[in-house]
Amino acid sequence: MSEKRKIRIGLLGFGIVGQGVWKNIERNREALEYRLGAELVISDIMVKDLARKREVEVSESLLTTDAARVVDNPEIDIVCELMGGTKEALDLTRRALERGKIVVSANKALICEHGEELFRIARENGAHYFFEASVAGGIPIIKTIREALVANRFSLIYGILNGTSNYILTRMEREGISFEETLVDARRLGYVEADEALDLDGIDAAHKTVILTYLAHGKWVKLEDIICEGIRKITTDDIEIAGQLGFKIKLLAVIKRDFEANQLSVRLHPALIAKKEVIAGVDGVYNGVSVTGDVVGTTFLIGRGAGQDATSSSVISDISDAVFMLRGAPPQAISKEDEELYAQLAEGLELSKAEDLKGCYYVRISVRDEEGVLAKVTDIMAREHISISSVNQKEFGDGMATVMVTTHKISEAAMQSAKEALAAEGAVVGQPVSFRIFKPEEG
Ligand SMILES: NC(=O)c1ccc[n+]([C@@H]2O[C@H](COP(=O)([O-])OP(=O)(O)OC[C@H]3O[C@@H](n4cnc5c(N)ncnc54)[C@H](O)[C@@H]3O)[C@@H](O)[C@H]2O)c1
Ligand SMILES: N[C@@H](CCO)C(=O)O
Ligand code: NA
Repeated sequence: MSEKRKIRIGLLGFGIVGQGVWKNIERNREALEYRLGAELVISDIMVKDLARKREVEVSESLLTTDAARVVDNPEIDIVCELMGGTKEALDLTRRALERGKIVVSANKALICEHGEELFRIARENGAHYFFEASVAGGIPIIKTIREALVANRFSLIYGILNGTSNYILTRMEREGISFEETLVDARRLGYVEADEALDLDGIDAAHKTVILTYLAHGKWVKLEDIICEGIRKITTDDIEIAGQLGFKIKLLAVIKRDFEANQLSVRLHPALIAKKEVIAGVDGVYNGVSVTGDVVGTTFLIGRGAGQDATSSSVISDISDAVFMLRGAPPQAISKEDEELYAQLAEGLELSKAEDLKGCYYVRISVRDEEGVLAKVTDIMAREHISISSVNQKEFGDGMATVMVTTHKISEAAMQSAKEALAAEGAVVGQPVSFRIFKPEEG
């Protein structure tokens, strides 16, 4: 690799998210550094306990219990505040911003309560504060509102912003198991805040709602001024009855702006939502946000709202924005040299051939409605080693029928040969038509 600018990063806190940031920068270091045109060095990490055993092991020399080594260190360009809480995190964020550093944070509680002050300190000191991981984990909702949808005024934003409560509600609904039982698993998976009331009483989602409200409407609302109700009162019976009535129960954030009346409604509470709505299908630890803008219409974003990897994906995205800022180059301005280096990553990467594709198919065959025709169709398929998943037949009363077959996973070549053989069969009229069945988990 050529000489790249070295960007030094300090971490405050090395828990679930902090270690995720380390792990995922290492995982994709090569691609990331080509994309950014810079070398990323996590040089100093503030922890509480130096001797603690961690999932990610790093050289002892990087660890410190002294915050000054991160926030006051003139060699550190980017400070990631991943310690949580609103006291020490506030002091350290202030201090880093006052020193003109770029601070990246996942701390929604801190931003909700002190965002106004922290943004001001950043402005006054030529510093920057990035916080994509603070709302909806891995979903780029902050970037979407601030950048991608900048042309819009937002009449309605609603969504599921707390992964833990959505995970709990989903398991209660699907398995009929209790709130307490699912909470145990949510803890094990690292979704739950150290202070569980944040997740269970809706406070965490309300923090995120306040942040989105500011980004969309430029107004900091106070937590105590909005409706904030959590999921503790929801029972499996409520979920079952709602289901019978055609609803799901979700913990929903709603930010509604009436531009004519100049009114803003901000709230966070459980809501029954018709099952046909997209948001009703956002289950498990996933979050979903619907953003309606007066120019673009409605855009829906769905993704993982909590967990180590999804959250660190957003932290690394902010680190990357910070790097572009430090380099004075927008992301689109990749140098010729970087472009060439990036292309090297694709060396040996082959485009797979269409005939090598494997998948499931739906086939429609027009046939003469005569004895044994179905057997002929299935025989031809068997000869091509096509395993059939379902067969349906529709008769038209004019001596014609349509046979509709779905298959298990087969090769594209087998499908082509079967279609040729079917077309040549006397009882088949015209050319059979096939469509591929797409299963996201199989690609
Ligand atoms: N885990 C998630 O899914 C997730 C998702 C989005 C945002 N967040 C936010 O990210 C932040 C970190 O969350 P986490 O899940 O990694 O929590 P965590 O408890 O696993 O990690 C925080 C770490 O910071 C350390 N820490 C706290 N105070 C410290 C101090 N004074 N000195 C040194 N170390 C200190 C703790 O010892 C701990 O190891 C929080 O603000 C959280 O709300 C978490
Ligand atoms: N506890 C939070 C973490 C992500 O902010 C949640 O469940 O959504
Ligand atoms: Na996000």
